[in-house]
Amino acid sequence: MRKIEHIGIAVKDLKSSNELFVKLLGKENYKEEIVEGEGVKTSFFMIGNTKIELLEATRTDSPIAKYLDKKPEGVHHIAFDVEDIYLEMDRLKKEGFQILNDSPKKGADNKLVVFLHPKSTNGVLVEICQEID
Ligand SMILES: CC[C@H](C(=O)O)C(=O)SCCNC(=O)CCNC(=O)[C@H](O)C(C)(C)COP(=O)(O)OP(=O)(O)OC[C@H]1O[C@@H](n2cnc3c(N)ncnc32)[C@H](O)[C@@H]1OP(=O)(O)O
Ligand SMILES: [Co+2]
Repeated sequence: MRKIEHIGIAVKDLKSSNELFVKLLGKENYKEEIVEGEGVKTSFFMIGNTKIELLEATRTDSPIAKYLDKKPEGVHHIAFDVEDIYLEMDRLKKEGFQILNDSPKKGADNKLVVFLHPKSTNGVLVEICQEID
């Protein structure tokens, strides 16, 4: 793991949450991006060399929609940046972590991603990311 790539925050309304985080952080977001496969619309703020990722569900079957059906808005996951996601998947599997994806999938902001089940990570949904060159 090289660094925290982003902290994912589940929000009900991206527009109002964007306005709140602009005030909080004192800066504008640098991009918004829809990830069809996840049924999310994301908004990114750069803070030093890590990011805040705001996530709004675009579909009722989105993991974010399901999360917000049961839990309040707030920190949803922590994403770590790795050099080689395949090597990291092998290492994490050997360490006994439950990887939710058989292979990496396309994430937002030009990344390959996999997720670890929170049951195997002390209750924290963990995302592993590799920058796509
Ligand atoms: C990839 C695009 C973008 C990016 O960064 O590029 C994103 O980050 S997209 C983010 C949204 N996508 C995902 O979260 C994909 C991975 N998530 C999942 O596969 C599911 O959400 C899963 C498996 C974590 C939970 O789904 P499930 O249907 O099992 O929901 P349950 O409510 O039944 O939860 C089971 C169990 O897990 C606990 N849980 C659920 N979500 C979280 C969470 N975010 N953090 C911590 N714990 C979580 C939940 O409380 C249940 O525990 P229990 O003790 O049984 O109550
Ligand atoms: Co994320």
